[in-house]
This record gives sequence, C-alpha cells and structure tokens, in this order.
Amino acid sequence: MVELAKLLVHRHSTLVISLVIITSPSTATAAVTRYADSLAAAATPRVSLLRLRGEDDPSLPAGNAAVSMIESQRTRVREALLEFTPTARLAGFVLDMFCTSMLDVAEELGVPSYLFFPSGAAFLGFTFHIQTLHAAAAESTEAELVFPGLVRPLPGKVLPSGLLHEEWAAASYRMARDFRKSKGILVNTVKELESYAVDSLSRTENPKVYPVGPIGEKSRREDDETIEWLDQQPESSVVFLCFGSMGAFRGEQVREIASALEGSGHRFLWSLRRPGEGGPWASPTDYEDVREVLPEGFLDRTAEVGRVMGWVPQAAVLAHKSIGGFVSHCGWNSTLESVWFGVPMATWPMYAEQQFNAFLLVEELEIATEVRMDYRSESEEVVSAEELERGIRSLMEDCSRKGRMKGFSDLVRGALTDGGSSSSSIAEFIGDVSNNDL
Ligand SMILES: O=c1ccn([C@@H]2O[C@H](COP(=O)(O)OP(=O)(O)O[C@H]3O[C@H](CO)[C@@H](O)[C@H](O)[C@H]3O)[C@@H](O)[C@H]2O)c(=O)[nH]1
Repeated sequence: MVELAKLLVHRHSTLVISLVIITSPSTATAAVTRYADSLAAAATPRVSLLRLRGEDDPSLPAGNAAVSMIESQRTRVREALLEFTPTARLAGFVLDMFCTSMLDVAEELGVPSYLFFPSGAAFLGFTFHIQTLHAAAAESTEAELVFPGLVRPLPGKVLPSGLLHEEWAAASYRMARDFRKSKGILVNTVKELESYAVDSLSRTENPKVYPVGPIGEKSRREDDETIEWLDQQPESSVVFLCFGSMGAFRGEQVREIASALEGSGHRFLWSLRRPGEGGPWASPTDYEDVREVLPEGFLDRTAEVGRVMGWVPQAAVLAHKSIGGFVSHCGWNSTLESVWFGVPMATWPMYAEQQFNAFLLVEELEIATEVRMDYRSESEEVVSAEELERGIRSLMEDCSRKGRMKGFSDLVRGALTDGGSSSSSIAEFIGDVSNNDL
C-alpha cells in the first residue's frame, strides 16, 4: 500500500494520501513497528501516516481475529479521517483486501471505495468465480453459471442444496479439498453417459478419474405381488413413481399426487411412504394403511389401473416391460437404473444433488421430462395436481425422449462388457493400484 501510495503521488501533482495503519499487540511486531516508524519519519505533506491501535480478541482464530480487529476500528478511522483531513476534499478510499469492513465508513463519508488486490488478475477472477457460485446458491437467483463439467450454463436454482446453507457449504468445500488429496477417484458413472464431464475432469490437475459404473444390482426378478401385478399390464403402459430411500409424503401433497394420477388416466405404480418421526433426516416408514392419507375412494376407483405400495423392488420394477415412464427424485442410483433399463424419466428432485441431476437429465442429456428441476423438499411447497399431471402426460405420451434413452441404455450396458469403457477403467485402476509402491 505504501508503494502504491508513492506511485500515485508521483503521477499526480496535487494528490494527498493518508495511509492508515492499524495494528494490535499481536500484529505490532518489532519489524512492523520499525517499518511504521520509518514511514512516519519519512512522511511528507503529500503522504502522511495515521496509526491506530486495536485490541486482539483471543477467542477468535488468527485470520478472523485480524479482520475483526480491523472492523472494530471503523468509528476511529472515520473520526480520525474527519479530523485529519478537515480542509482537503476526500476523494476516496483504497482498501487492502482484508479491510473491506471500511466500505461502510467510506459510504458514510460519501466517498467511493477502491480495492487493492495484491495478487494477480487470474486469481482475482478465480476468487470472483467461486463467490458467484456460492452467492447464486445462497440467494437461489436466476443466475446461470458456466461450469466446465456441463455443456450448458447451470441455472443457480438447481445448485446442490448443500451450497444453500453456510455451514453445509463450508463442509462441501472441505470435502472437495480432501478429494483432491486422493490419488484417483472411482466414479459411479459411465464415460459415454457423461463424456463431457469426464473429459473435462481429465483435463484438470485433479486426481485421476475412473468412470467404473453403473455399480449395483441390475436385473433381479422378484416374485412378489408388485411384479405379478405388472405382469398383467400392457407393455409400456404403467407410470412408476418412487422417490428413493428418503422420499416420503403426507397430507395435501399425497392428495395432489393422487388427483394427478387419476386425472392423467394412465396406469400407475406408486411407492408411497410416510415421513419418519424425529426430524427431517429420520428414515421414512411404510404407511400401515395408505387409506388414511389417500383421498376418499381413491383405491376403489383406481383398483383396475393402479397400485399404491410402500418400499418396492425398484430395479425389478424398472426392468419390467410394462413400465413406460419413471417419476423420480433423481437420486443417482435411480437415474442409472432407469438408464440401464431404458425407461424415460420425469424429474421431481427433493434434496442433495438431485436438482443438479434433474438438470443433467432434462437439459444436457434430454432423456427426461420435467415435473420440476428446482423443487426442494425443505421448501415444503406443494406441487399441484395440474403440474404433475402435465409432467406425467408428457412422460407417457411424448415419445421423443424414448429413442435417446434407449441409445444411452445400450451404451451404458456396453460399458460393463469385456472391452467396454467401465471394464477398461476398472482394469486401469487395478493396474495403477498394483503399480503403487505399497
Ligand atoms: O422403494 C424403493 C426405493 C428405493 N429403492 C432403491 O434404493 C436406491 C435409491 O438410491 P438413489 O436413487 O441414489 O436415491 P437415495 O437413496 O435418495 O440416494 C442418496 O444417495 C445418492 C448417491 O448415492 C444421491 O444421488 C441421492 O441424491 C441421495 O439422496 C435405488 O437403488 C433404488 O432402486 C428401492 O429398491 N425401493
């Protein structure tokens, strides 16, 4: 800052600069004091020095303590500047990057603030970029974020729920930092499904990525009453609704879903579960009797065309030829299962990264239709029967996504065959592991 001040006065013949130096007992080391003394001795009418001394707050970690100590000096800076420059016209503040708490003071004094960023432009750009990501998430704005893993800009409204809360965001950053310490990352995906993202990851300094998916059981025939009922339904005629291990509904939302299903006229299989007791993260349970939440007479009216179940054998259901579409919360396992069996999806995300997945499915891969891409269960908003019915009709009646889904299904199944991309990645991983010095 001192050198910047010298440069400025050198370039302008009447400019006057007051340098404010704020220290505290812990920051006023002998060297700092010596340096400040030398500046004071060399002060000229055009570069003068204003020294303030604050107190340390031992309860704060060092970095925060310095920023907070500076912040505590706002009133004194204001008073000192008014006293110090009574006759001169104050033109503006130039702030060190840790002194942004002085922005308010400048505003009170009616002058503009500038920032001195002591690092390079690329780093400044990077600093802005991560802040944009975070701000967009926190404010859930309509902002779009260009992000290397996706072809299209990512709307702020589909950012992972984890970035919406300050404390979770901090944990996400910590996790990402720790991921980078690994030697490689095995990812439950298929290169052909996410080729753009896999390629973009491989072009970075991040650990090596091995796309080894889809992991999980694929087609287990379950001899239970659900499958027996599906056996009696025409091919591709049944819409399947299932919302993962934590998906559950009650009250008004259940009635809207029921009304959408009846309104759509399509056959259905609905996995309906009761929210767990004991907070939002308690596991759902099956309703003892779904009649207690369903609209009066619903089960009787739909007895010929639909089934309402609790937990269902999802993979076996998706494997069944009578299933024509899947309304899903877009959990990654459900997504891969749907792709594996070539069942088109309609997106109704709830939490975690499901909104992001919904965007990937609807906009990037074009294999899903949208009920919602940005729904969040924490909002407790009710999705209306009309909205859901529209989504179900589009899923079951518009065949345009079916061909694309079939194409991806073939690619994903091919990945795990001999010589397929995931098999090769697994082999590569094993090769790399074996070559490590253990
Ligand atoms: O009635 C049901 C409901 C679910 N499943 C199975 O349970 C799994 C559910 O997995 P997933 O679709 O990934 O959903 P979540 O359980 O919600 O998974 C969590 O973990 C995933 C990553 O593993 C994230 O993508 C999700 O957002 C996060 O919610 C799948 O294999 C389903 O086949 C059933 O068999 N029957």
